[in-house]
Amino acid sequence: MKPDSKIYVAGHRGLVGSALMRRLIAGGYSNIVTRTHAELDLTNQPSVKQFFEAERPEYVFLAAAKVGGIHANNTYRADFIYQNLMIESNIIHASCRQGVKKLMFLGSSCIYPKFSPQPMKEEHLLTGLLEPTNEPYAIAKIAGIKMCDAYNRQYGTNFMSAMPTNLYGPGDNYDPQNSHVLPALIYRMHKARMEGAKEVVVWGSGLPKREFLFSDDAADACVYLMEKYNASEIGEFVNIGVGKEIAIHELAELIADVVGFQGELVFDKSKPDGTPRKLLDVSRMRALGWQAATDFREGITRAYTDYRKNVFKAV
Ligand SMILES: NC(=O)C1=CN([C@@H]2O[C@H](COP(=O)(O)OP(=O)(O)OC[C@H]3O[C@@H](n4cnc5c(N)ncnc54)[C@H](OP(=O)(O)O)[C@@H]3O)[C@@H](O)[C@H]2O)C=CC1
Ligand SMILES: C[C@H]1O[C@H](OP(=O)(O)OP(=O)(O)OC[C@H]2O[C@@H](n3cnc4c(=O)[nH]c(N)nc43)[C@H](O)[C@@H]2O)[C@@H](O)[C@@H](O)C1=O
Repeated sequence: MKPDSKIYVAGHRGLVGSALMRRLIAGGYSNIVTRTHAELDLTNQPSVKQFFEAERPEYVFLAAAKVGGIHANNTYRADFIYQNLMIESNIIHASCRQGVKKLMFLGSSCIYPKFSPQPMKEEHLLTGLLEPTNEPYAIAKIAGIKMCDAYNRQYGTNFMSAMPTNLYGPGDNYDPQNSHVLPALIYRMHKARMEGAKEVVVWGSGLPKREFLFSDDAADACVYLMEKYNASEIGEFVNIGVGKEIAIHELAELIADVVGFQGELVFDKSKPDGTPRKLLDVSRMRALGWQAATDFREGITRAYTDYRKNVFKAV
């Protein structure tokens, strides 16, 4: 990518999209094209076609998607599969038709089987049954990987896929029901501290383990791949993570410490645990010369600072 290359960031106001914007601007890229959801509904094929014909972007970061935590994935199952299939189909197809030089598709670590060997290597894709709570979303993400691969093979495109682990950072979704665990616990513990509540509810048993990557590190990895590699050099897709996991009860204790909540944690076992472990093998990305930079506690502190500055005040 050259400093004046035309780059389209789909989903530029989201967690990853906003981090991509920060990273691209800091990297000297000055010709970035964006559209809000209200301006361009990416599930609408004619609108996406028209947008690509008018703007003719050279590089595309596909960070727009229907995203949410375990409850949202499990509840809005049709929305998750329909919207994600439509968004990725429309953008990937239009990118091929308009001769986009390179595209980066963002999937998720939930593409792997529920009981995949740990840490999960790229070759573990499609070797077992998926976690039921997010199966529709995972199927859409697997379809995205396979679309990029199919277009590369049939049409000679250069479409890459990256599978990030669970992400967090500034601009996250803090909805108490529909967000992921880390922002949900920041929201709940901050509220409890402000209200002097004695306990905070944590969903599930607290025993599942997850891996967390700061959104700016995820964006850095995506830009790194786009700048330095072609699809043929990275394999069908590449994992993006930190290679370390933490149990949800330990995560809750860490967030309580950062937020300053000193009450009790109560585990609500009526809520789903989801997949027991989801640790990525990040050796392929390390071999490509990249690794995450942000310390976990430091990342949570930055997310919490952003929450207090930009979200808590607004509600
Ligand atoms: N967050 C995480 O933990 C993880 C995320 N990922 C992946 O990373 C990518 C980015 O996720 P993240 O940044 O967290 O998600 P966000 O929900 O924060 O952002 C998604 C963006 O996509 C936009 N969008 C959604 N639907 C449409 C649509 N129909 N038309 C136009 N724009 C739309 C949203 O706009 P609006 O809000 O206005 O609808 C929003 O700006 C996704 O592909 C996700 O699957 C992968 C692993 C973990
Ligand atoms: C990144 C990935 O993330 C999603 O999968 P997930 O990892 O299961 O997502 P999660 O962050 O919502 O939960 C992680 C764990 O944490 C527990 N948990 C405790 N307390 C809260 C809580 O308050 N909220 C939530 N959401 N979870 C909680 C929860 O019970 C679970 O055991 C995919 O659907 C999909 O979106 C995807 O791609």
